[in-house]
Amino acid sequence: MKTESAPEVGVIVVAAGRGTRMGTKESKQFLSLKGKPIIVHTLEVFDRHPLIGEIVLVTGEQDVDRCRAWIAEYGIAKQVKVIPGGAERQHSVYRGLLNIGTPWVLVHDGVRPFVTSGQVTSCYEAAVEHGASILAVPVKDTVKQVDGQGRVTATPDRRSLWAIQTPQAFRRSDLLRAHEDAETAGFIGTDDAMLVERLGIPVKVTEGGYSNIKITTPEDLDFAEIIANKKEYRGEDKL
Ligand SMILES: Nc1ccn([C@@H]2O[C@H](COP(=O)(O)OP(=O)(O)OP(=O)(O)O)[C@@H](O)[C@H]2O)c(=O)n1
Ligand SMILES: C[C@](O)(CO)[C@H](O)COP(=O)(O)O
Repeated sequence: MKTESAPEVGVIVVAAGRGTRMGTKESKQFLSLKGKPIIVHTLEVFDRHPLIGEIVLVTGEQDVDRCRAWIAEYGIAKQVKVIPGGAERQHSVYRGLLNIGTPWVLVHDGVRPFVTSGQVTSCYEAAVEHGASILAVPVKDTVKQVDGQGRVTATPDRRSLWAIQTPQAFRRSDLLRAHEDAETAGFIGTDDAMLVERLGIPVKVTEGGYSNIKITTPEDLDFAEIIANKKEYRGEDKL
């Protein structure tokens, strides 16, 4: 009899946000991109990735049923646990963490549908080698620090600045401890690495891609359409 070993790595896909900056009536993760909800494109990346053994989708309480229906309708083959999220992204990730059992966990934004399988693999492998890893790209613009009156206060050296993306990969035990410590301290971070950094755990940056955009504001929908068309044309990662 063939015994299956427990999977090493799972992913928490967070999609419980309201999309305030997008400003659409429909939450941005459910807007249609090439005839499919954006969240379905994102789930497909992890569905076809051979290393991913568990998928937890965190969404709004009112959206759990329709997400389950889309998972069936669009033929996501792996089992996806769909659970309700919290008020902040951080709370949604924490709920996901309580519902995943793999020793290594990737956290990914539901609104980053263009991450490639190769980037997922690189991020995970770097985490296993270094303890924790996040995808990122070097910033292309000059970045200035500006005070409340709109005056420039500093120009940090661009060579040390990276724009952070997801997935972010951690040992489940480290991420759980980081979240619980942050909750106790009343600390809210905009990504998971910030919470892990607070514990003094080194986080390795893995080069992501400029196409791995987070769909945040209306013009991102235009960029998303262009990226999707390009990927389809090139036959990349089957969009
Ligand atoms: N309480 C929240 C807030 C955000 N997210 C998810 O975290 C990801 C990145 O967040 P962001 O782009 O900021 O999404 P929103 O919070 O929806 O956007 P906004 O800040 O404009 O309201 C998204 O996939 C979003 O659905 C979540 O699961 N739970
Ligand atoms: C996690 C993240 O996508 C990394 O870029 C980002 O920090 C999410 O932040 P947001 O404030 O929810 O857009």
